[in-house]
Amino acid sequence: MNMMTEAASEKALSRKMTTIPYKMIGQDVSVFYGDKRALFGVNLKIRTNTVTALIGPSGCGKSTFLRCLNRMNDTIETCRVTGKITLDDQDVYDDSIDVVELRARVGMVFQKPNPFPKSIYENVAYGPRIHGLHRSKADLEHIVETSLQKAGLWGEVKDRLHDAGTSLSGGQQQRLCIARAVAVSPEVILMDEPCSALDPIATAKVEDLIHELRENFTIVIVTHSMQQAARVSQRTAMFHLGHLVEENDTDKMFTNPDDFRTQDYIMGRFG
Ligand SMILES: Nc1ncnc2c1ncn2[C@@H]1O[C@H](COP(=O)(O)OP(=O)(O)OP(=O)(O)O)[C@@H](O)[C@H]1O
Repeated sequence: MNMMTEAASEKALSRKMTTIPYKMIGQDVSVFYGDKRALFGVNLKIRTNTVTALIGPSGCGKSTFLRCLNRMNDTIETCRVTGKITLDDQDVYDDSIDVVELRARVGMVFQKPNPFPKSIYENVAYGPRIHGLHRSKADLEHIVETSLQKAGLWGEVKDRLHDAGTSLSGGQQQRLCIARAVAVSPEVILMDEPCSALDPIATAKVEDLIHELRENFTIVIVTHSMQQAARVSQRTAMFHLGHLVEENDTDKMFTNPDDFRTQDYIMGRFG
């Protein structure tokens, strides 16, 4: 092994050894909307550079848990969160946390593509601009291009960057929203049913993208589709009536789950 290769491999090894296996940890997380309790003491560890799927019947609390991870629930007046959620070792509900910065570190892609009423370029440039991530116009152009590339959209839009984001197809708009999330270099990307408004071809593109994004990002995805959870995730967490029933390797969840409720749900016996 030559010196360079040895140095590079040592660096990679030391990076591996210092990588925290869990990017986010929820401990005893409960959520209340006014008097109504939506989550009951959830303990869930989100693994680094892994896709974790949250599944379970409608109303079981998947989106509520997802929104706790970047404090999106703060925007709901009646909502109260108890317990502890950490990002690396930082308590995301600590008073010292800047929520805008937190949401740049833990980005979000919503169910319905929601591009800003601005050009394709501006949709992606907006975040880096407000977070001051560029030093020059060329820097910003570079961020926009690489983000669109990571979102698998560059080839389709490079000649029309100044068209409105809303002029794209639904699937393209969702990949634009992914590019927008990626542009601020988040560590975690939360996806709340990101394909539910997309046709099968656009869905396949977004699923392929999720595979690629996992190399650089930790992803948590809420999905109603068992097939999608099985295709895109390595870990799956099953919720039922506000409780975390089971979290396991996705392969195991779909072949030999530990809990009968998971078995019933994936067999389509309820939900
Ligand atoms: N803003 C809110 N105000 C009051 N109750 C809410 C609010 N959002 C969610 N809930 C309630 O919290 C519970 C969990 O809802 P949540 O949306 O997290 O479930 P979900 O598993 O994501 O459902 P779905 O799969 O249907 O999207 C439900 O009973 C829901 O009615």
